[in-house]
Amino acid sequence: MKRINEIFNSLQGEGYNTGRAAVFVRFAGCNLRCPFCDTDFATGREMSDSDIVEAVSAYDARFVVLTGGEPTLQADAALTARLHEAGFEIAMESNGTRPAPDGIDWLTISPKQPFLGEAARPVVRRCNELKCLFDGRTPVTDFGIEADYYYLQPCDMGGGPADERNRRITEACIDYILSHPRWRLSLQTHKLTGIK
Ligand SMILES: C[S@@+](CC[C@H](N)C(=O)[O-])C[C@H]1O[C@@H](n2cnc3c(N)ncnc32)[C@H](O)[C@@H]1O
Ligand SMILES: Nc1nc2[nH]cc(C(=O)O)c2c(=O)[nH]1
Ligand code: SF4
Ligand SMILES: [Mg+2]
Repeated sequence: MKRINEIFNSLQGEGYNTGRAAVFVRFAGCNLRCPFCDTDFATGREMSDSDIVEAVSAYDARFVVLTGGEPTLQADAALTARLHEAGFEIAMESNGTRPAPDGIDWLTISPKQPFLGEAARPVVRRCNELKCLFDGRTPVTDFGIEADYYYLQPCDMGGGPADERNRRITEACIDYILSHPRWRLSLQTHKLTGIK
């Protein structure tokens, strides 16, 4: 059984797959406590792999995003096999502190070590996209992680995209990328459009 906070249908708001219809499976629980975390993942209900497959299959998209919380605490090869059998392409959003299970088709790693210290050091060495948060002052690093794409995402400090502090952080991301062109900008487009 897995503890699931929510399952919902939306567009992938961030990174390379931005704009793609996706079913999100948000696992309850996380091994980190980021002060800026924009997600409530505390509560959850017990679901079997069959329950999860049934719930995600109710939607039209055959692209599932395993997130949380920290999905690597619970997602396993048995679940990815069941999702593949049901015809899903599987993406995962992880903080990189634990290996991802077999069967992930698109792995996004968003390290938190710059903000939280040693306990959040990423162990994953390769992913599809590295999506680092930038608050305008904490140094940007790739931790030597190999990725197909390198994204910088403005750290949302609350108050919405028009909030003065958030606007300054987005401008700092743009300035950084102009002089470090390996990085690309990832905006949280679901917040801009007001979808989930
Ligand atoms: C809620 S996390 C869940 C997955 C995993 N625990 C992680 O941190 O990557 C999903 C994504 O949201 C990003 N995120 C969380 N809080 C954010 C914030 N305040 N501003 C921008 N991105 C944020 C994370 O970096 C991650 O890429
Ligand atoms: N639309 C939308 N896209 C997302 N991409 C990653 C998300 C996450 O919370 O992991 C997320 C989310 O919460 N909503
Ligand atoms: S690792 Fe991810 S889910 Fe956990 S507290 Fe940090 S941003 Fe939130
Ligand atoms: Mg989110």
